[in-house]
Amino acid sequence: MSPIEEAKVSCLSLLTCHRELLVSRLRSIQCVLDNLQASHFFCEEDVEIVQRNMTKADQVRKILELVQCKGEEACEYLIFILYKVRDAYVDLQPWLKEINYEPSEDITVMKVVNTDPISRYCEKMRHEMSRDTCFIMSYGREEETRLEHLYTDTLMELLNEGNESLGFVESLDQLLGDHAVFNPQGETIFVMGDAGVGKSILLQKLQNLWSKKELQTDAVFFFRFRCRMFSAFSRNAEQISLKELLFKHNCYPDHDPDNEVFDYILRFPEKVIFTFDGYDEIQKDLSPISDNEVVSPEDKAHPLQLLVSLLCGKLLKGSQKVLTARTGVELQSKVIKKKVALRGFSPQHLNSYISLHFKEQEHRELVSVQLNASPHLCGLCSTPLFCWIIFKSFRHLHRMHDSFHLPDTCVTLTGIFLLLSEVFLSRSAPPAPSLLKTRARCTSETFKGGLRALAAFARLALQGLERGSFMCGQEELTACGVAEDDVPMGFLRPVSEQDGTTPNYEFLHVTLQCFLAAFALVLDGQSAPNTILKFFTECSRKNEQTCWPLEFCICKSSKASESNPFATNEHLQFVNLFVCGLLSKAHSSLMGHLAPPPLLRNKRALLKSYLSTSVRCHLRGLPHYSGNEGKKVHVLPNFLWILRCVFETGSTDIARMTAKGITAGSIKLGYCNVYSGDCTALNFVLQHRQKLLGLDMDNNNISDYGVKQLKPSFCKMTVVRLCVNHLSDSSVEVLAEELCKHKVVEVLGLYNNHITDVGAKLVAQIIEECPKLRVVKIGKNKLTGVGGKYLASAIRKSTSIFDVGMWGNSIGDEGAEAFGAALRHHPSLTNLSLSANGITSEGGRRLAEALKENSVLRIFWLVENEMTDDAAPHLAEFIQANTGLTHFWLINNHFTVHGMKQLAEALAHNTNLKEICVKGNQVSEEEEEQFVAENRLRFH
Ligand SMILES: Nc1ncnc2c1ncn2[C@@H]1O[C@H](COP(=O)(O)OP(=O)(O)OP(=O)(O)O)[C@@H](O)[C@H]1O
Repeated sequence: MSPIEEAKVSCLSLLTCHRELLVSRLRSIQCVLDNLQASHFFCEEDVEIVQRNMTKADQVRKILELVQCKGEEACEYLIFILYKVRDAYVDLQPWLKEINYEPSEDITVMKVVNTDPISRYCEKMRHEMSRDTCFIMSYGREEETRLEHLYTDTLMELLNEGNESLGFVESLDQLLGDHAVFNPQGETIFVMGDAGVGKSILLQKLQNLWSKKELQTDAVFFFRFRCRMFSAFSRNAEQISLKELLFKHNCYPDHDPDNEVFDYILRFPEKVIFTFDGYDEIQKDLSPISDNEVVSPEDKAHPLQLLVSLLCGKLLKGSQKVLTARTGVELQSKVIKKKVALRGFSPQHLNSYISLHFKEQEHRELVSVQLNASPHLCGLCSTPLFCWIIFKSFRHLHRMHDSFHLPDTCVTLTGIFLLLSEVFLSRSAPPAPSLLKTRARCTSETFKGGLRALAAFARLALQGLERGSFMCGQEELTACGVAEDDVPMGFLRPVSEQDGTTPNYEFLHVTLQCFLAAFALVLDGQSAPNTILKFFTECSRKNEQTCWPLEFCICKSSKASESNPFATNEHLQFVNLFVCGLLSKAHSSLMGHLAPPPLLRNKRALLKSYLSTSVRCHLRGLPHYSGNEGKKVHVLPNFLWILRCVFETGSTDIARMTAKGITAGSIKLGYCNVYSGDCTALNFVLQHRQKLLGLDMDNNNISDYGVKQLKPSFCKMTVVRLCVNHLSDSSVEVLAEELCKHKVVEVLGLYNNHITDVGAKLVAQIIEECPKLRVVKIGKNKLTGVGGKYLASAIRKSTSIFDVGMWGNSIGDEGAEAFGAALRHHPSLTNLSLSANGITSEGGRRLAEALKENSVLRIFWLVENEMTDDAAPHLAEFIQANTGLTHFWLINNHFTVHGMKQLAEALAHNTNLKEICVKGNQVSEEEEEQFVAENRLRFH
């Protein structure tokens, strides 16, 4: 028999041999029947015969029987179908491998069409997702931009459980991967970020990539939900099943008589990705729900309960879930697998965005020049939403009026949203007289002309927020006076079908809704004037007992009370902020055209008096504590909202009062989510401060733009702590210029930024020129030996410095030697960390030899370097000679017992040095015990 004949025989016999396995594992009958029929192996009658069998197993048995009757070719073709349609026959793939199946040349020319319900459903999903995600929202449908033409990467920072940075996400594939997972038991990837920072767009991009098969994942299904939709559900309190949630409210499987798609999802949850956008928009207390989790996929439950069960992994455990929320909203740690904080555009991203946004070189240049002149504007533009509004308005107004400049350097958020409204309103304005190509820009005319529509949208926005809703139906539009013609202006956009059928519209962005709601409060001449304060009161109600009327509360989702419709009241904070802006002096002339001036004056006075009292109460109520850097007050994140409101009012009186109210010598704004745009507000207040002040802003997101904004305030800063803030050398340039000019700085914290040797040279200048500087923290930057030398040489000349932290740079032996030389006879430096700097035994030797002569150093860190026993004799000599030393850390180097012994011997001659910490070197447990018993070497 020829090998070909042998193969034919084996195909037929294979089906007989493995009949039992095939009957149990072949699930998708339809695809097999469709192909057998299309290839004329089966006729219609054969198909009917198969379908007459009631159970799936019997159907498979019949197929096998019939195929075997048809002969070898039919048998081979059947196996070929199983081989080609992998998705549908996942369970048979190991079998095909086991029998070493390779299709013959004859069979490969035959066509196999994938009609499997799972594959079809996947195709349908990809198709719908591609259609729904390929455009980025814009003013109106006709102006929509393709996602790939405008999407720009943003900074996506990976965080650990304690919100410390684990570096940045390099590609979207990495977002879903195992990189930086801190809790493998957790089920959800939690993406957080401020308003408009790009959370929804990030998900859109992820969905779009998946739809085009460009995302590195083997996920077969992708379900996307917006959390606001769950609130819409909650109004009619219907109970639904998981299947309904997925199929009715997302994507329906068209040809699936046997429920194969849902079965597949239940069997392979790891093949499913879910995205849930805007957890902050859930307007319900979730704690009772989370106590009552759904566990069976068959059970009907409230949709929110399904959501919680999915997030916790009680339903479809192992499926991949990405959840987004505004910063400040918290989720139970046990649910979170990894955390990502969106930080907006970096300067490089902003440049790319400019290039994508403006096709004309002339516009690009114009915008870049204007932006470069204003760090405040750059700071605002690091938030993609604000950047988009500014750029879009620029283009629109430039086109309409031939020339237009970016907003001036101190533009507020209110200014930005006024600009957007002007653009919307000008779209419905009558065209310019025919002889003129363009008409002169007259903002007040545009607003006056569009006042009716604006007021109607404003009413709609306010009513929505009062009702706790981000979506509205046609009846609501009509009731508020929004005419059909007003809708295309751009304030509203239709809600896509997948979000349910009842509500039809939502505001272009939720922050725009907040702005319009504020407009409604300011324009309202019917209600009592103090209605403008209603959301301030709403925000402070939770803290009534503390009597701080302006105690803005960030409610954690798990604690939100029924009375507050929102999981976080950040949306209401935005309304307050816009009320302040609309009633500010800067906009009084425009607003005077839209509402009676006496009414506005009255409201302005009320607001001012309210803010003044609140600021005073807030600042008085803050707890003070004493630390190394004097009397400090740790302000709460709410303080940031106060600053933002004060800046928005533009009132120097209130700013002065706020500055005066800070009675402590130092304020701590660490982990307060301060972004670069906020620095303008902070600077606005600090400008009015007379006394010196310490400012601790560690662990925020102020970036170089923020530092530039704070420039005028550095003259009075004694403590400048800007650790973990994404600063580069250009920030250090500003600091060097200001701090060296005023010479009052005592503490400079720059740990964990992106400073290179260029910046190190400037820090060295600060050390040399600021006679009060005691502490410098510049660890975890990008310094090499060159930077190390700059710093060492400056330290050598300073007589005030006593604490220097250099942990986690790469100064190596070159830097170590320079530090040795600088400290040989140093009069003041007592604490030094040169840990994790790639210092070898040679560097250790040079350091040790120089430091033998030093008598001031008390605490010395050389952790995580590359020193071996070769360094031990030199370190031993240093230990013996330097009797001032109290703590010496040599954790995670490469010393063995031999080196340890030398260190131990030296320690015996130095009674001041309590112990040397040598954990993580190359010593066995028994040897450790011996050392611990006899010496003061510490291993734990
Ligand atoms: N990566 C990006 N590239 C280009 N434009 C972006 C990007 N991210 C956001 N934008 C722009 O900013 C707008 C707002 O972004 P998005 O709606 O994603 O913000 P968000 O973080 O979800 O805000 P919120 O929390 O208020 O809902 C987008 O419509 C888009 O115009």
